Amino acid sequence: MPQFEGNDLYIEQVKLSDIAKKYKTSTYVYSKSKIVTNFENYKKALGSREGLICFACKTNSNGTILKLLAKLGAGADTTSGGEIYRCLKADFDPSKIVYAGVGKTAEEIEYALKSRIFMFNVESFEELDAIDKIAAKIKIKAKIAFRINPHVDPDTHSYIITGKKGTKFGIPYEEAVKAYLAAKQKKNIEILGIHSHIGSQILDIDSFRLAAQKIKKIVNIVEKNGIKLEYVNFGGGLGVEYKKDQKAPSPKQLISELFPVFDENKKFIFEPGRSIIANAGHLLVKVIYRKISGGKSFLITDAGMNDLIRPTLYEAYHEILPVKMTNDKKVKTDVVGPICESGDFMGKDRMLPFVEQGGYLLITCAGAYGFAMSSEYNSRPLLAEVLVNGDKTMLIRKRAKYEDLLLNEV
Ligand SMILES: Cc1ncc(COP(=O)(O)O)c(C=O)c1O
Ligand SMILES: N[C@@H](CCCC[NH3+])C(=O)O
Repeated sequence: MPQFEGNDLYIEQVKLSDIAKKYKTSTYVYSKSKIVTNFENYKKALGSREGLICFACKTNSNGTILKLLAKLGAGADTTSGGEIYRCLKADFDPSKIVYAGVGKTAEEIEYALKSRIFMFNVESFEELDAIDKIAAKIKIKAKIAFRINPHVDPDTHSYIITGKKGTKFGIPYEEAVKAYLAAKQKKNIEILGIHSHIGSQILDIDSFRLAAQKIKKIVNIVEKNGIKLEYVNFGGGLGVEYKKDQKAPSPKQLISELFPVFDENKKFIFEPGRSIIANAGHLLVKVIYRKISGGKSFLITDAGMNDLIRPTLYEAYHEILPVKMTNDKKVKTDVVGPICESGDFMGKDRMLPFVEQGGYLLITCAGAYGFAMSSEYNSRPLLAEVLVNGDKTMLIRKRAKYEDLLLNEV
């Protein structure tokens, strides 16, 4: 996490106010050492068990960050042809790429097969048929796991629950065995394992344990039918501490809870996203105006909901820190963006010093689903991204220009 030294807020050994001056704002800023530590924690938790840690690149697909993780030995969890493309460009070994998603198109399936990815996490009977047909056409056998929806209901925002009955994800628990028996009949399909991803920002281990127990029952029945499941993939979902009073389980706690459910010879795959990159990245913004309106104080910043949509979309909480601490009295303030929508806020009713105009704030823990979900809404060019490594900084994405807004128009 960023920390204060004296009155200045730092990431690693670099003052955030210096980053703001050098790269302008708003800018996403990442700590390299935090990314490495977060990933290494998963590797350590896996220990000597055979398996893969596949970074869910939907959380953050910056090429430099992907390359860093690929170099550390990560695999990739992808959800579109575009993500597979990015991962290949970032030097991920294709044999460590897994591919989930309810709506894989024929073009994407063919691209994935030709790229020789590790396996598809198949989400429906219809998708199984499509993959089998395309695999036959191009004469490349498709390796698969089924994504099973185990019907558990973790305590998280309803928009990001994926393993509950009635959501669009995976094959319902009750139909799992039927799916494996169907796949066994397909000539162009090789069954490798079983997958489940129950949702995101989950802080209770119990939901994962419950899902694992249900998956284990399916594994038993499927294997009794002569189908060997070499890999068990638990997806991602481990939450992070956005608020001081939240307590996130460590990868070690999560993984050591799941290991005993399965035989020792099972290979594991995990697909963490948020728990690797969220607290390694932050959004550095400038206060354009401070104003009092209708008896309320507002800090209006140069970042809007187009740059970080999580507060708008999920009423997500991100702690906001001043980049320079002052002795000014703290006041209850809304931190908002410049977009023409009332839902354009970064934080409401925050106790903050009433930072001067031109001063900077840090919206913390924004490395996951931050830049990745940004858009050009209100014709606002996409932001710059900077990686901090010790006392050095490196631009890893240029700030887009007005001309870029028109790039693909004809
Ligand atoms: C299939 C799959 N795997 C992994 C993830 C990563 O989840 P998280 O960022 O919560 O770790 C997601 C996103 O929720 C997903 O859909
Ligand atoms: N975008 C969500 C998480 C979605 C998880 C993807 N399956 C968030 O910011 O919290």
